[in-house]
Amino acid sequence: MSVTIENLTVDYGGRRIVDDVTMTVGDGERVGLIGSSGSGKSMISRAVMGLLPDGFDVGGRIDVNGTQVVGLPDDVMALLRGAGIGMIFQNPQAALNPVQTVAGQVELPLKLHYDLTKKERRARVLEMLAKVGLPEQFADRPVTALSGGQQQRVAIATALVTSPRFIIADEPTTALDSTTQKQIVDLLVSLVDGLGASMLFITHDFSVLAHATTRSYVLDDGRIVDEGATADLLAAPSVARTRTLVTAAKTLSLR
Ligand SMILES: Nc1ncnc2c1ncn2[C@@H]1O[C@H](COP(=O)(O)OP(=O)(O)OP(=O)(O)O)[C@@H](O)[C@H]1O
Repeated sequence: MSVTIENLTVDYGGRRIVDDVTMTVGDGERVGLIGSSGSGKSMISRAVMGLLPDGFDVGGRIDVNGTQVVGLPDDVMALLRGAGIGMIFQNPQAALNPVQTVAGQVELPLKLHYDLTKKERRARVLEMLAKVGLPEQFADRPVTALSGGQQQRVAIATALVTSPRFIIADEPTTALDSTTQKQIVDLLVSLVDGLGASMLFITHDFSVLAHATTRSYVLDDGRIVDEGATADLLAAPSVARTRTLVTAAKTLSLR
């Protein structure tokens, strides 16, 4: 699925938070959006998903596989998300329902969007759990009994169980230690490629981006200030903001 964002603006309380952003994610492509805290990354992802709260004004165009989503009514947008977009967020605890079991959580999107029997759903859930590296004995445990990395695996399984064509991962590894970060990024990349889906991967950390994406956009104070192959941006950053982010990533990985 391809996503094209043209001249996107997001305004709140008279302040421009996203300023004339144009970017594309091609069919089957993994694209990064990197910027420091507060640069507007989450606002862009929320605009694409139609999840900006009341009071935020969105301008410009966002084309999701041929559908213009800016201004779509909430119920139509909810159907579009359910049918084709998977979302993974920074904090798995916030995305997971604490009273659910692992299988109950992963099953939710199937209950909402598919007409399957209980047995069929259970089979799909166990298959998906195996793909994220959680064997069957995890299925009936409460999600709260899992580690942060295991919870993010459950969140990934929940986002991908409907085989979405486009995945937005918003800082999916920020809350995890560096070894777990790499495992989760590698898992996400192999699952996204396995589905033939495209992904927008949002982060403030270039070292993560290099594993997750082939092409990236750099955001600073709501504007795109640089773009290119992720490896090139990392190896020879020519724009000041990109250099700052690259230096921060190298300092972190030396620790
Ligand atoms: N609910 C809100 N109401 C008003 N302003 C907001 C709200 N949420 C975010 N902002 C502002 O919008 C700007 C962009 O925020 P956003 O969350 O998109 O940044 P970000 O790049 O995702 O940062 P982070 O990496 O810390 O998540 C910030 O200046 C922030 O203060």
